[in-house]
Amino acid sequence: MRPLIGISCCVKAFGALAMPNHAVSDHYIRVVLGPIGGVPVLIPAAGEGVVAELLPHLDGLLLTGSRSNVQPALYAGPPHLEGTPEDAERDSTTLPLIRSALSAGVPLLAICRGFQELNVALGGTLDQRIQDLPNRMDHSTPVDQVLPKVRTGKAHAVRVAADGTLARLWSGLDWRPDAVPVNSLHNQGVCQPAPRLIPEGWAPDGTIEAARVEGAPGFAYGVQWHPEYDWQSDPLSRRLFEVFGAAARRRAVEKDSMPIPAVAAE
Ligand SMILES: N[C@@H](CCC(=O)NCCCC(=O)O)C(=O)O
Repeated sequence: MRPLIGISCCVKAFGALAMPNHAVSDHYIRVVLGPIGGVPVLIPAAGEGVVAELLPHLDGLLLTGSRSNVQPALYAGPPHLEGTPEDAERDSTTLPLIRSALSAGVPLLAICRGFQELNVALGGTLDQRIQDLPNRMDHSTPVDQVLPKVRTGKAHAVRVAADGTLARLWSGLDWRPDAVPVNSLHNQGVCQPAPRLIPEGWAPDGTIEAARVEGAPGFAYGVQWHPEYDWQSDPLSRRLFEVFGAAARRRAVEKDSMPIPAVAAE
């Protein structure tokens, strides 16, 4: 049996009537069915109320990227500039879901917005427009790149801790700890990392690009870039998903072998 992988939905308005829908990009469905080796389960942005009943059925949690941004009030940040997209329903679901998944040891992989949610869920803060900060790069979608290239093209290098999680899971692959090429499609980023969020990857301007969760009973990792866009051609992206998938499979086996508590005779 393949592990069930929860994928966080955004609320997006589609069609002429701009009807709200709970949606994920097909890239996340493909990566779950592909290198992760699981079965995708879409998690609607239905709020904290669904977390307790959903989580026990999940063997892994994939927190997706999105153009929307975590509400600043959730990390005591300044209000967003007018027109900055937000998704309160998603925030109200993913932040408690992240905290519960970490406590329960459900393997978790957070990507871009998901990485930012992970940091906020654990008590960290965000920068809202990195490109406006002194001595920082523009990490947003490069205007000079054709859209499809933006997702598979590489925008900058990331320096990776030589003794960190990525170094271990990329063992045997061809890579350089001082220059891991990644794509980049974000305006926001980790400002103050949460106490349990241990940075393990940095852009040339110091932007935190990868981190592990200290003390998590299961696999718990986040990246600011998008490995779901180039896993078919980038062995490092593929391996990250394969390791996450292996952790989810282990979770599924453990869950199936959990002792069933005896129930009192009627
Ligand atoms: N909105 C946040 C997070 C950015 C993010 O997840 N980008 C992916 C967008 C989807 C796509 O265009 O492929 C930020 O701006 O930092």
